[in-house]
Amino acid sequence: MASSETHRINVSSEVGKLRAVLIHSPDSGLGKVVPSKAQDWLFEDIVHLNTIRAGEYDYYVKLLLYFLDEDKIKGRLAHIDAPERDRNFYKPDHPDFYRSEKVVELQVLLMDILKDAAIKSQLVASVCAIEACSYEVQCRLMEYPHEVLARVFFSGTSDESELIFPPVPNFIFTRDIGIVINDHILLNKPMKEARKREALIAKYIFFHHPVFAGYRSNIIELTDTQHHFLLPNDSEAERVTLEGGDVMVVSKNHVLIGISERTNTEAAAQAVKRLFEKKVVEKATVIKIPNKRDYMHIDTVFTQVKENVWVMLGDFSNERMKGLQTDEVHRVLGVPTRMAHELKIFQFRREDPANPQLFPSLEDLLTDISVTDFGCNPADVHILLSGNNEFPYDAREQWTDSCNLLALGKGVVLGYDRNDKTIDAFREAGFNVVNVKDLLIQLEEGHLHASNLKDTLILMPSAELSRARGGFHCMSMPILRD
Ligand SMILES: NC(=[NH2+])NCCC[C@H](N)C(=O)O
Repeated sequence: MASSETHRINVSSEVGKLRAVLIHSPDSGLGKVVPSKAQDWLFEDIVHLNTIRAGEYDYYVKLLLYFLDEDKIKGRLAHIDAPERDRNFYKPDHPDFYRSEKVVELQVLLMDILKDAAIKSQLVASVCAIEACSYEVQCRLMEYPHEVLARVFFSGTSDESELIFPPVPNFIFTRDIGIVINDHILLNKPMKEARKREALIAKYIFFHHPVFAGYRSNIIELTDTQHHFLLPNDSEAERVTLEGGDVMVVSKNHVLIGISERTNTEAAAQAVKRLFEKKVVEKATVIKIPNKRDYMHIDTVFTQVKENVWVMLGDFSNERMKGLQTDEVHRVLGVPTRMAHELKIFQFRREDPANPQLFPSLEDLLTDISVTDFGCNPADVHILLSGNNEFPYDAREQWTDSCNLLALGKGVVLGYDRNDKTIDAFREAGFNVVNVKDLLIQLEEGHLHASNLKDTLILMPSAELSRARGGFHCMSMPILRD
């Protein structure tokens, strides 16, 4: 990568052709999660490192390269994956690493900035402060070469035998470290302790890596309020937390911000205020969803597939929110659904924030975005439902990220192969469904070109990845989209 050059940064859509994305391949820290810490580290299970890498994530890297930076991979698949190459193509600190300017590996950016002695010592001191390391450890870290230090910052270990501090296994979910909103970057303030080091490292990368040099004055950071500092007992109240899975830029002028388990009201309010002040967007819709582990961010309950197609959890549909699926007696009595109380949607406009428009259901909002922002005909809007809206597959498949898809372009999305009923919903809506392994063969043999794909759900292997509780929307931080 030409690391001395500023890249162009711009994201004003969830579905425009993806041109550059920030990712992080599973580092050895994922193989250090132990059962007793899994929940604290936000994993629901322990994962098998080799399988999550070679059997799953590597396919994601190959596919991204095929779509974003074809020259790095086309015609080389057999060579890259030959057993004697030992996956070197996928190892950020190996000379054979793919090093792309379009599929940007976070670990490479970290290694780059650590070459600067001043940044290295600031970052070492900061990490040691939040991890409460001894001064002796701090001095030892300063001795490590940049590539070893980068590895330690991710995995917590330099030699795989001793943990200096815990790993940060959720760093594969690059969505949650920051969000590009047009040509601005909104940094995260994570709710969970397990993700603090990620935010710190991300901050240093965005402020110091030459790739982002042209955008330093466009970085937005949220801060805790002074009320928070003055509250007794480390109160959670008024603490400001925001994670990227709760922010979606649906069009040039319109951002969605969730209030969820991870993002609180104060953070959403600050973010909207700052984005309006800086004139980054004209419209900001705040979506308050129930505070629940299953729904940690709004991108776990819906994502956009193309202008007029979305995938969503059925609990938020019109029918269910208004109790229309029930019998007549229930309907007449108006037996309220729990969700109807817990979901709140406010759409603010920059010129008149005091008078937001309210939406009664998520389905109404998504339909409105398709119609108002994209000019679609209301009759053509399709909201596909998790598990094809069949009990209990709706909840089961949402839990394994059926609603958390990454669009490589309009209508071409990546999702987990395990969500059978949701896949049926895509088929019924006229989408092609293709397995990534078959697709890569077709791309490699030249029977198909990435840019020719239309309305396709690409199925990705998921047995291990889904245990980390995130899908491909979470595993991507788009930095440039058409
Ligand atoms: N944008 C997202 N939905 N990210 C999912 C993050 C999953 C991660 N294990 C966590 O709980 O933090």
